[in-house]
Amino acid sequence: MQLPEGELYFNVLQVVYYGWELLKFIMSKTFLRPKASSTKITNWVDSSFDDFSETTSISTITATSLGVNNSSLRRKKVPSTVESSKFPARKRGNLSSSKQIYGLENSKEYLSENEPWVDKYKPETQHELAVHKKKIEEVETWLKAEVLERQHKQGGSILLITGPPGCGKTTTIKILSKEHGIQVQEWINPVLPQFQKDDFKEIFNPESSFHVFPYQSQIAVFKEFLLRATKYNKLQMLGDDLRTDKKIILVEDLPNQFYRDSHTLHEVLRKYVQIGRCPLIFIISDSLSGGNNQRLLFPKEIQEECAISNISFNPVAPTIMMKFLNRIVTKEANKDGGKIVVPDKTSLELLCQGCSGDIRSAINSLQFSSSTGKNNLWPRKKRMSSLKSDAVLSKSKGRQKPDRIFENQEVQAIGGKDVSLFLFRALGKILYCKRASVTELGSPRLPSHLSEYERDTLLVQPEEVVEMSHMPGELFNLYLHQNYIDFFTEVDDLVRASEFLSFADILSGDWNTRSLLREYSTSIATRGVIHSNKARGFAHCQGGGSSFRPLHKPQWFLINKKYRENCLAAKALFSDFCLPALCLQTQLLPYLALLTIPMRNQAQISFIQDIGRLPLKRHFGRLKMEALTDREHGMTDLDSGDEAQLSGGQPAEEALGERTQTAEPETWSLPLSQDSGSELPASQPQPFAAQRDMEEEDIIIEDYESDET
Ligand SMILES: Nc1ncnc2c1ncn2[C@@H]1O[C@H](COP(=O)(O)OP(=O)(O)OP(=O)(O)O)[C@@H](O)[C@H]1O
Repeated sequence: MQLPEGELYFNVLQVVYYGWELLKFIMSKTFLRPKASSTKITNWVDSSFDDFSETTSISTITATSLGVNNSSLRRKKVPSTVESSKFPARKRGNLSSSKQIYGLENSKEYLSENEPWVDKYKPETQHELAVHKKKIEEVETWLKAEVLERQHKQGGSILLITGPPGCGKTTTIKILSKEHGIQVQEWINPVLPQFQKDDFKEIFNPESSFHVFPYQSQIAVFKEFLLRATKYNKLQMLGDDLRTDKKIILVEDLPNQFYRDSHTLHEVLRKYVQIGRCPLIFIISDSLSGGNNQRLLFPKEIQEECAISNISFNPVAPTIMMKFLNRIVTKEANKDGGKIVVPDKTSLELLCQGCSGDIRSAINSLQFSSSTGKNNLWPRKKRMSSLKSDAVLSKSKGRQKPDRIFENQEVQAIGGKDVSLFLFRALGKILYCKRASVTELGSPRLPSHLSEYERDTLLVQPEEVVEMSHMPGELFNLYLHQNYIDFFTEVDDLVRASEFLSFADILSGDWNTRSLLREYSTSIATRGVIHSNKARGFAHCQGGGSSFRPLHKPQWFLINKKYRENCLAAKALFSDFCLPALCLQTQLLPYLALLTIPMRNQAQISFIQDIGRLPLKRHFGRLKMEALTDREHGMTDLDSGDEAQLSGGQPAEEALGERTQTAEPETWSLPLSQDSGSELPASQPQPFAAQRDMEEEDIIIEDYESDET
């Protein structure tokens, strides 16, 4: 059916008119009402969501009682409001006004009962911090030097605080700032900065014909924040003491874009160092997987260039954690009613171990597992009605039950984090390989003809250790290979260990089977090294010789880099022979070095002297070794492409083949070992030394004046 044109036009007008009326109505309901009383922000929600009346009052209390004057609470208090929304359904419903008041009081009680313990027992002074005293002192000294005693000079100092999550980095900064009367201006990534509530008005404004969504990139907003924060004082909020003009800028949440393009951050840092007027503190948490944000965002060069100080926090030590958890449990148990199920010492110890030094996670797990009723998740046998006294606990300390003797055997009931080990500790576990006596554990013994292989029972599972180090097995093997020698006393044991390592290397050497055999390769390397070391084979002989030995990073990366450079140089210099690089270096060049064949140019002569000869007379020193520190993650040399090799990429030879084809022979300089600034000072023949040896042996490699040159 077709409508006449006039009628259609009228209908359209009607729809537009009613639409506009409806819009005005909605806008009057939503935007105008809250203006009347800006303090009751929750009012407009109440009418629509009666069920949540109690919930909203709880959140209001949460906000006021905790003195929200800092945007960080937006993020960190989330659990309180989330928790409050779990209010039992039967307690909801339509309440009369008197009931609502009653509900409010109740909710206060409810809140105090259900307030997260991390907030309830949050430290107020530096003495209550579960952070090592020295670390607190370190931060305090920096604050004193850069904030309190700082003269008014142009240029902002920067501090980078790193450490695992939940170890108290932020809390330390905030408490110390409070104690020294320093204001903290904190950057929090804005939520939807491009679309504010008021923008609606503009969008629906009939007079404005052109609707533009205001947009600013997060980085632009961040830069603006830094500029303003460093220039102006912050607005006074309730409870803020603005008598002091000392302040710091705290950045914990970096805009995501910086992770994709760290150069932008570096530019910001460079500029801030010049124009900043107050110290800037970054807090970066280490990630479990070893993906190191610190290395990406604050590489060493930038730290040096911008004189960034770095303070690295450790995970909270289990003993300190235990002290705080005990304190919380005792307080809660002593409260009227004692509504919690008090865990025993073993469960607490397990919890301390399982939270990887994260006090926030430990306290949350403690609260969750100690709640009464169905939620209680302590292992049944471990529930106790009261805490053992310290005396009883310390008595039982000495005796270790056999079933607790294995590390990581028990699994925490809840809240257990993936345990991670820093490489330093992981290597230590393999190299020091703790054992318990077979008789103590009642383990079966080997028959007499195999007595040579008899060892006490290992207390570590090597495969688990490697897994917890969060690095590829081949890379772990490299670190093991670099460090195992110092832990051996018998040369025969050393030979056996090196055989195991070679075998492991073969297993992971073939790209075709590498992914399948990787785990076996790690197993063979770790267990091989452990088993070969007879001197550490028994529990009774471990104590004496286990003095500390420094660990080092593998030299393999550097040597492999040299090898590849030599391959490229060999191919470029001796391209006439049309031989692969390996063949050139292992067959042709040594052969040429023995002959007195005239060469075409000096580069060839030097290269042959350098690579083609391995005089036995010369004493080869060891490379300068780089120590492995206790907080480092295993790293591959990213520039050299070794990661590709380690993670199943092309074998070096093939990759090289491709690269040499595209490379311009003229552009290849001499291998690094022949440069004056050589990084391999003693491992390879030096030109001068080589020359001297040659003179001794009276071998002369002549310049060859060919017709072409
Ligand atoms: N004794 C204590 N020492 C430190 N923090 C404590 C203590 N007791 C409870 N807490 C709580 O533990 C939490 C520690 O978190 P904090 O934000 O300081 O850690 P963080 O190292 O900055 O980690 P992230 O980077 O993950 O935020 C805080 O909520 C704090 O209130």
